[in-house]
Amino acid sequence: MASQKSQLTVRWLVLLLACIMMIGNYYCYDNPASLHNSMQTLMPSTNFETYYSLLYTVYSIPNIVLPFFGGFFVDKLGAPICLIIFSSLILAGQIVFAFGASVESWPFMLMGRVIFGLGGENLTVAQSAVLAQWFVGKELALAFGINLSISRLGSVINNYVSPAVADDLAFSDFNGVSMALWVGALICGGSLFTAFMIVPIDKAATKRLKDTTKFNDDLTSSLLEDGEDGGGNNRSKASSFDGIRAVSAERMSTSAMLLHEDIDEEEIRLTDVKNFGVIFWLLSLSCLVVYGCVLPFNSFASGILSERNYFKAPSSSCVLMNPGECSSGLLAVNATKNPARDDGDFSEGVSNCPGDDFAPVFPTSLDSVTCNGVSGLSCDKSSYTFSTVTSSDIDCDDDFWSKGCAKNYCDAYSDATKTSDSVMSIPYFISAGLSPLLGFLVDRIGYRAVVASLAPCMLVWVHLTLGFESGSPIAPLIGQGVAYSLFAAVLWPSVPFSVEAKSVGTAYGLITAIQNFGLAVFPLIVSQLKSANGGLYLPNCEVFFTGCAAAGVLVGALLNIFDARRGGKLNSIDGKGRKEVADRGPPTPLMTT
Ligand SMILES: NCCCC[C@H](NC(=O)[C@@H](N)CCCCN)C(=O)O
Repeated sequence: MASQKSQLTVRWLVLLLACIMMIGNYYCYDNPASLHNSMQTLMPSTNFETYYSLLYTVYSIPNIVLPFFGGFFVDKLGAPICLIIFSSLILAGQIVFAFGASVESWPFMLMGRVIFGLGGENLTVAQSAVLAQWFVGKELALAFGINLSISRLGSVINNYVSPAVADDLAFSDFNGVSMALWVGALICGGSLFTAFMIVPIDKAATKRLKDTTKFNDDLTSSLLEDGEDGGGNNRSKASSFDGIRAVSAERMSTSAMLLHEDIDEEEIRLTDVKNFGVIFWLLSLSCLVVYGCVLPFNSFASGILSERNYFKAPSSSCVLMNPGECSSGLLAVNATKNPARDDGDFSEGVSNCPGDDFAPVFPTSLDSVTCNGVSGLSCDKSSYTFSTVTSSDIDCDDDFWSKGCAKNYCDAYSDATKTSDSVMSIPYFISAGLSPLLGFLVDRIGYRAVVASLAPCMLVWVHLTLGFESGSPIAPLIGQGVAYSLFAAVLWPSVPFSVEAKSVGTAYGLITAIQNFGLAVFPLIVSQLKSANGGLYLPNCEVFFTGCAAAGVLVGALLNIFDARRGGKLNSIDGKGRKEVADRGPPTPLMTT
């Protein structure tokens, strides 16, 4: 039934609805990232960063297991009904999250993200299964490409809309952050609505195709009986089949080889997983390591780019003109000549500090400095004492630092963050633009396994460049976007070619669960590497991402070897490969008369 759906024109409407349905998911997934600063202002706490990371952790951890069962339910209950269940969970999760922000409660916000996570990854699984049913054959990669492109637009739109809503749309009882999250809930409501629209379309198509298949079955049986009644010789059988063609040539063309392929009625078990072949497991491994240097990199990209390009550490010869100025009680407020500004070789008027793109220096120690008597300053603490000030001591949300002792530092930090945030959007912009085109090409030229190994090669170059060179990050980020788009264009459409049709949902669930293992664990590894390197990302974290990409190259090579041994399905255009063509054998007399 699945491949018959791919003959119906209504598939394009299903694709459109499936794309709109995913916008809510991608838009809301990155709500915390785009609202990070506003949330910190709304709910300041010493544990803010921990709570903030938990918003992502609680999303990912259950998804190390859940999508596997979600995928199984997709196969068992049918993908369309699962779209409604998972879209409802997303909406419910976002409502609880927004409510939590309205009442400024971390427990509610975290609970909301758990519920959102229960729906989020499973919705991707169900939606992949729906697209696989409707587009398997010659257009699957194109359908996935269009889908990813529109989904990623959701992420990009969120980056611009949510902070703007949070800044401009606060009402008396609703703070700006909660307003932005309620807008997300509204978008999720729209997604649920589109899920409801897909169900009747899918049901009607399934019924129509079942009726067609039954009609052809009945016609075939009755003509066979007629042929036998009329003497049963081969000649009369042949003319009977000529008759079948005349009556239902078009319907036969879509269903002739599929008469016995009604997967909906086959028994589906979780244990089917053990029949998944080596190609599926290699795809999963590839997904784990290659996505591991794409999505987690994106979460840290802002920090990495700041450290590498826009907020570089100044040399040790760059010092303050008066490093103890804050300590001596001369806390300058909005001064043109702030105490935390380097004046270089003061006698000669030469600066030892490089200037643009470097972090300004700040006081090295503070001894009981207070804000007392300084007007226009609202400081968090009554007095500040540090024998050694490090960058992690500086809280730019506290007026003491941002308007006083580290004004230049905080201003430059804010500028660097804005620049990094816009530059780090490059890979997702590229993915939104390129994915449909790449999908179209993959459907026409195949070479899925080849591309799955070339994309990580490009990622090796990207992360080596980011880790060990100091030039502009634009070229490597364009490379990251192209490699990511190429990889996604071949990975997801390859899954249906690696398992039986009845287990496609389970397969998508399992690969997503494996991917989420990486998405939950890799960020923890990156934070550990950063802490172990004195709070610096570079080069160690980039060495880690390079290692992931190199593993992707290796797995890609194995994928090509095993794919070639199994008939070259992944690298073929239609995903059938040489073996299946050979398996079909010579045309039967029945089909040739
Ligand atoms: N039809 C499958 C497309 C998957 C696209 C892929 N998504 C994922 O990998 C998700 N499991 C995780 C995305 C997190 C945001 N919701 C992608 O490239 O985004």
